[in-house]
Amino acid sequence: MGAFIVMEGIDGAGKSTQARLLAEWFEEKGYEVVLTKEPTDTAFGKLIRKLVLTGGREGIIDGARISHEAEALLFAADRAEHVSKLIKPAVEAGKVVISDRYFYSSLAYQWARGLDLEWLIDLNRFAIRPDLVILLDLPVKESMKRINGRSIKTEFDKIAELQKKVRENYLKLAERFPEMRIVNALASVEDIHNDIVALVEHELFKK
Ligand SMILES: Nc1ncnc2c1ncn2[C@@H]1O[C@H](COP(=O)(O)OP(=O)(O)OP(=O)(O)O)[C@@H](O)[C@H]1O
Ligand SMILES: Cc1cn([C@H]2C[C@H](O)[C@@H](COP(=O)(O)O)O2)c(=O)[nH]c1=O
Repeated sequence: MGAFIVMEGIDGAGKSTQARLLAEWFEEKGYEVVLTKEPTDTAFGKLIRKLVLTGGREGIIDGARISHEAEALLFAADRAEHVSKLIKPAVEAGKVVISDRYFYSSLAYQWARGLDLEWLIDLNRFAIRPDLVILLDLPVKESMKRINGRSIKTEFDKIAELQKKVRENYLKLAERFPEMRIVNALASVEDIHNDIVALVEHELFKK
């Protein structure tokens, strides 16, 4: 059985933690798992980290920050490579692909940056739809506490106001995309994992 599962949520919602635990759960059941993320570690992902996700001079071209449209196009280019070279072949080979972020991140974040949602949806139309998207929903106050200890990664993703808009956007997207399921990310790591397993069993194994 090939399957494609995505973890989404604001910064610090617990996506990487839960993606790893879910990958281990599938592996214990004997599945071949591909654990991946966006932005990727490829040349496009590295370009995004350099041009978009750094608070320093790198994101500045000719004295001005790159435009939000250019940001959205870079994320989409990275995703196009991700889908065609890794996600699609792995699912077709019967593997379970778990991605930490996917095009829903572009919809939630780049929409919060003021871009048109329908344009963003069109731009990402090439991206195959996952079987299940787990939206880890967490109040921004808690997510800021969780990521507070990190070294300064970006100015881009550190602003609580932006994170609030992103959270609202995710909740609106969950009403539009039937593959999205909301999980309360305020619980303990173990309880959240159990909720996710219950969802996977219900949605993918129809238990
Ligand atoms: N349920 C939880 N309760 C308390 N702390 C948690 C919980 N889940 C994760 N954490 C901690 O919160 C921090 C952020 O978790 P994690 O890296 O998994 O989030 P993330 O959503 O992948 O973040 P980002 O989007 O910024 O990469 C980590 O220090 C992690 O150990
Ligand atoms: C895929 C994708 C990501 N982003 C933003 C969301 C986060 O602030 C960073 C990625 O940081 P992480 O710690 O690696 O999760 O990038 C975005 O704005 N648009 C996207 O499509």
